[in-house]
Amino acid sequence: MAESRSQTRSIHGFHAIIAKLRHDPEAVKEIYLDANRQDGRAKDLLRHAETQGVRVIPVDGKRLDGMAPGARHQGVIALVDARIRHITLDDVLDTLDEPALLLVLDGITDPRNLGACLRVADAVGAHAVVAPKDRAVGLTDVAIKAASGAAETVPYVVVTNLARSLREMKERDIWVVGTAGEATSTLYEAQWPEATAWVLGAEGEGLRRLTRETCDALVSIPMLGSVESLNVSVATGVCLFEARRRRMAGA
Ligand SMILES: C[S@@+](CC[C@H](N)C(=O)[O-])C[C@H]1O[C@@H](n2cnc3c(N)ncnc32)[C@H](O)[C@@H]1O
Repeated sequence: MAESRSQTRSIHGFHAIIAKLRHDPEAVKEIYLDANRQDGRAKDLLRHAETQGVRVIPVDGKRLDGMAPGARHQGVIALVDARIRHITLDDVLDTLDEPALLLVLDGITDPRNLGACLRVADAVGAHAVVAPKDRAVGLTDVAIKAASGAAETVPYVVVTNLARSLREMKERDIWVVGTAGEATSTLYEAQWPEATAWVLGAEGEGLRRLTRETCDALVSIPMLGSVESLNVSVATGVCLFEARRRRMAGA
């Protein structure tokens, strides 16, 4: 028992837990739900849990406070397998119900940047974050914390060869857009089809040469001040929200 507990961690809130039940149900061990919650969100959660055969234990709200001190748990906490499930690009692409919107991170090394990028990806409804296995930070505790729940909701795909994965995306009619401050085409002028993968470079190095060469297009975010570049998570937000805005506007 002690051993299995040591391999679990808790996640909080309806959005994160329902997303986990949808994308990675086998990881969810059990769910503790405030017995007073009988609203639509609680019913939605119960429905997903029942479908996946996960036990939901009704508890007093104060017990939840004790289980996750300081966390905004909204009346629900799940114990999940602490090990990260390996999700493949095909797992993600085979289950899409709209044109792909992917974030590709080419060698981010700061876990807080990775967490912030995941947070943006969640907010914009991106389908996955794709990153190389080597020379990049993994989904560490710091990254998971900085993601503020998004590490549970956005599939994180680790690949061994990023350029090959970009080519696979292109074979599946996904337009691969690299981002670089020196690109002559700006984000606001460039055109792209609906299915896109946005490639952001590492903090110091930017996009690697092979990554850059594999992209269908390179775009820059116009910089009006004196600093040379944006933080990678900020650039992620600007690009992904522009992609989402165009899609919503049908542009
Ligand atoms: C901190 S920047 C890297 C700066 C690096 N010295 C370079 O030459 O690219 C991290 C990443 O954010 C993105 N980025 C930052 N500012 C950008 C801009 N103005 N236009 C497009 N992408 C930008 C790029 O993907 C870049 O690789």
